[in-house]
Amino acid sequence: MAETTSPMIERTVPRLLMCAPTFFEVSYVINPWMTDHVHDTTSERARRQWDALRDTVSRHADVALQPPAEGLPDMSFTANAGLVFGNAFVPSRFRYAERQGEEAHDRDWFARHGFDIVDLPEGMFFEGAGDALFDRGVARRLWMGHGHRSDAEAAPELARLLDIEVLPVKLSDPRFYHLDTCFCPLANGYLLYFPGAFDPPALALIETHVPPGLRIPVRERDALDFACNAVNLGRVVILNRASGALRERLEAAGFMVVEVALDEFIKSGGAAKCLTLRLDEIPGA
Ligand SMILES: NC(=O)NCCC[C@H](N)C(=O)O
Repeated sequence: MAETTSPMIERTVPRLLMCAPTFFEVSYVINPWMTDHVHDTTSERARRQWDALRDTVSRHADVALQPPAEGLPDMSFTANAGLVFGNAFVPSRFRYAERQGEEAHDRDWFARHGFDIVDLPEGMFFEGAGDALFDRGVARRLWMGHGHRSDAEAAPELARLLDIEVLPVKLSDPRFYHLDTCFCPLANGYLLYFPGAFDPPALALIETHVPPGLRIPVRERDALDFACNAVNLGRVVILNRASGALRERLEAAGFMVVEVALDEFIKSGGAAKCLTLRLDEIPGA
């Protein structure tokens, strides 16, 4: 993997964290996607799909790997470890006991890799980059989803801790329980999103802050295929599946769509974006 060694050369290759699905399975139900899939995943298929995602991401970014832990089947969804901003890492506080065991592993990985651990006050839930996404058009602007997993109270705390603007948006459809299942800021200020997942004030906030020409609303079929759960690296958009109409819309905006089938992970309620976490969120960029 190419590492920049000279301090004179600015690093431009994105860096993401992934965690192999060695212990991935659906063994409990904490979102509607999991309901019909308990013990219905195959580890070989999950591994093949995850490998394909890692290989695709690796063509456009450096991938760091977090060791998986037995008994924590959702740990592959690294987006939920916490929120990275510059050198700061705000660890998640998971709503459900089933995922709380991940917290110690995540703190440990980020501390060992030189991040400053910045804790939210106790007593509030927050599920990291699953519910907290930086705008790609306006610097230091974070969109934060709440209503299912993260508490709205985390928004002012993140603003204070990281000295950023935080725009809270309430999620209204339990199928889209994390912001990254229905909302994806893209390069140059574009926004891929499913309007049906938000309550009216949240939609109004989105429409006030993102000009119409930059909004790319998706239909329900694409949303259910996790098209908004996309990894955007430069002009490349990596996602599970996109309809012809969505592909055309993204291409017209200058993006190149790359599909990687991730249906084994959708049984657990996640796809491309949830399986990665950006480690290089640059303040001011
Ligand atoms: N949407 C995400 O950011 N992550 C997917 C998490 C899936 C996991 N089964 C969960 O319900 O927490």
